[in-house]
Amino acid sequence: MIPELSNPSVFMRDRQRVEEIIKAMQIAGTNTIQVISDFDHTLTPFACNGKRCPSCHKILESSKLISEDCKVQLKNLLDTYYPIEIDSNRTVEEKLPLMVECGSVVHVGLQTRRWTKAHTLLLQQRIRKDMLQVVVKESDVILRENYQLFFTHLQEHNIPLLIFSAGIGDVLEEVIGQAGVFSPNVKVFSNYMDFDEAGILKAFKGELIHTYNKREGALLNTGHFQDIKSRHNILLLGDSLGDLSMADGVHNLENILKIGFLNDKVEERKPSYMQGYDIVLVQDETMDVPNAILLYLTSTK
Ligand SMILES: Nc1ccn([C@@H]2O[C@H](COP(=O)(O)O)[C@@H](O)[C@H]2O)c(=O)n1
Repeated sequence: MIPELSNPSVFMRDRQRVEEIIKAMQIAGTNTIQVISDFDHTLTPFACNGKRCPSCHKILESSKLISEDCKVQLKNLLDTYYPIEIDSNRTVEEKLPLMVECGSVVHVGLQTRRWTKAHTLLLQQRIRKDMLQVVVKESDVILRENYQLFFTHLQEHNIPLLIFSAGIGDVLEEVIGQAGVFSPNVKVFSNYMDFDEAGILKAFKGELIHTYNKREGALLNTGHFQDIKSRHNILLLGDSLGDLSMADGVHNLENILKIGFLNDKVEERKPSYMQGYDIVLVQDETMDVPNAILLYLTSTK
């Protein structure tokens, strides 16, 4: 049906079920489909140039806008919390209070550790809005191989793409803008920076989004929901177990196909990924499988 499903990087709990979902979505038609995707290490690869591809946070944190002392503190945070984020021996409930600690002063509380601490440190750095463009340009960030087909195909078929990210929205928008793929069908739901009149970072806006609280239901009162309320077939792309809930709350869901990139600690995490995702892509740095599925969904055969 789709030759790429036989690629060596592809693992499926139930191939027949996957094919049934894809067929049902193709029959329902392009105008019933929406795509919900995570960003860091999902639309970007895990590795680039032999190094870890930087996340939105990392782009900022390793830039010239951050003092050396602050970089050390941010690295300590990453070294403490990343192993917890990907630990397959802890439940999401166990991770929740710890993960939020990694972020912002406006989100303080037991729930706000990993994000809270990192955002608090960033707020002390007097980051200038007009420097974000330069920082992204000077970073190592790239999008996943063959990303162009993914974005242009969605645009050509007017399929909404919601990028749901626990990263930093301003940085993310700059990355996809510089790659030339921030088209009107793309909406970003993420943590956005708030700048003062002088263009200096003063806070992070709204409710904190972290790895384990992503739910499209959270968007019910946003403009985005109006655009997608008739789209009951979902292609979901993620790289963490937290991404599995990104479509929770979507009304009248008909079909959902969940594709997970398993990038790191493969052997210990594979069983839980196979359980949660319909398709698991192991150390696959390309968009080839999502692209092949998209081409099939928008075909009329
Ligand atoms: N201080 C932080 C907080 C988070 N991260 C990484 O960001 C990623 C979350 O963004 P998604 O687009 O994947 O939702 C996740 O990989 C965290 O590890 C960070 O680097 N620093």
